Amino acid sequence: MVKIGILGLGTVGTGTVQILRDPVGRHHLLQSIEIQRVGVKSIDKPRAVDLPSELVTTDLDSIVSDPDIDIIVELMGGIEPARSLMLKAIAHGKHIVTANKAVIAKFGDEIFTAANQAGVYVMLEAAVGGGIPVIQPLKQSLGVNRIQRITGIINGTTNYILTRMTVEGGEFADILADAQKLGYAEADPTADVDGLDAGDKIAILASLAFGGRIKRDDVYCEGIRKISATDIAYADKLNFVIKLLAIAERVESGGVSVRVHPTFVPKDRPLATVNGVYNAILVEGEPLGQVMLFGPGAGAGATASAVVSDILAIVGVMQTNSSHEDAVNSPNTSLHPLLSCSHSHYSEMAPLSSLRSSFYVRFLCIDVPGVIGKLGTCFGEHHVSIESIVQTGFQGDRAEIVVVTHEVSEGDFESALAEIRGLDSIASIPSIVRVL
Ligand SMILES: NC(=O)C1=CN([C@@H]2O[C@H](COP(=O)(O)OP(=O)(O)OC[C@H]3O[C@@H](n4cnc5c(N)ncnc54)[C@H](OP(=O)(O)O)[C@@H]3O)[C@@H](O)[C@H]2O)C=CC1
Ligand SMILES: N[C@@H](CC=O)C(=O)O
Ligand code: NA
Repeated sequence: MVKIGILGLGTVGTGTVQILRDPVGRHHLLQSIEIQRVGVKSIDKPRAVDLPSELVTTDLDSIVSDPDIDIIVELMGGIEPARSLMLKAIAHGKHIVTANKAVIAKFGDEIFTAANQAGVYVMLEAAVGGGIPVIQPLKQSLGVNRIQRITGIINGTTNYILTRMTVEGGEFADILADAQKLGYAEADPTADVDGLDAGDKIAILASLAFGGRIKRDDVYCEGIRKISATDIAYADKLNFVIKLLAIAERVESGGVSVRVHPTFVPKDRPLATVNGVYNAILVEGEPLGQVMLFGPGAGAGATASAVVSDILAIVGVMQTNSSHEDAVNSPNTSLHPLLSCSHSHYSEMAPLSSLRSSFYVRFLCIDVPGVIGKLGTCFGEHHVSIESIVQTGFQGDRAEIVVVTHEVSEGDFESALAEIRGLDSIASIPSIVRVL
């Protein structure tokens, strides 16, 4: 039997235990896995799974150093103590399965370096796209393609919030509370709402796609806090929906760009139809063209499906290695190249100002003659070409003007806005959203 220690028995930990304890009709290797210990924070908390009390402990150090355990399944979240426990487990020669994108995006370098030295695997399918297979496909089935771009809806909580705001016009705070009840949100939901969770995930995908590590601080992250019912209504009128997109792409002028921001997505694009907690990842590469991976991006069962499939992959390799050892009477310590991570350098990052985008901008203006003309002049002087400019009505005593630009340089657009902000007739700029 392969013995596992699970750190965390919350949403994903519970889903994982449920699959492991109900193996019939699933892959036969599940029957070779035994839960040895489960670590939690509060021993007396009521649990949805009934585990023998001697299995559950608050002493997580004793789990990661338990000589009987082969695989540590880290489902507690957060940076510490998750990072230290993983490193300690690796030092004790244990493989790791984790759903923790935050710790991998920030400390992947340290964790993978330690794992490669120790000859153990760190598997993270659940960390991106929940139940959607995307990590292993990027390493294996898509691995021969030269990836140009990944565009994803990879945060279930914000997609759930934006979808419900679009469909039923509900209040942001109430819908977020529902996402928390459903187990989609992070322990601190600001990570979801401010685009940081999607930033962690796209950093991981970019490192797999482009073959170099990504410094998490270099990922531009903008969340959905400023998206209002007014913007959602304008998007609809203009034939768009608003999605929080995470984008990683090779830039013509050199380097890669990795970013997260709300985006107007034309309604006829497949990504526009991805609603609720569903995620989708569009991979564009040569020679394959486009592939879109779609499925549930968060939630107990979906995420646990990815966790347990990673456990299974390690069990499979362990069984192959042990039969190999029997055959040649020497241990096989080299890692399977399609399961391990061998990156060592960092990708060169392209600055945001070097990109080209279209923008939607909503201005609130003092209603005096000539405002539209002044806006047009400022944009024109900075080479920002306008696709449409309309005065749509009033918010109180402020005239509301909506501009959609053609594709322009981000740097030029920023310079134009800096000048526009200084105009007496501009009261505020409540929304600036990129357009796909
Ligand atoms: N929820 C989802 O849909 C998804 C989550 N993930 C990731 O999975 C991981 C787990 O998420 P989720 O299950 O939602 O989180 P929960 O908050 O539901 O569960 C966390 C678990 O970890 C335990 N824990 C937390 N801190 C400690 C600590 N210091 N010492 C001991 N135990 C601790 C908690 O113990 P106790 O129960 O006693 O409080 C709890 O059982 C995170 O990394 C998250 O980002 C990834 C994809 C989807
Ligand atoms: N909080 C995350 C959970 C899955 O990674 C999300 O909402 O997508
Ligand atoms: Na996944």
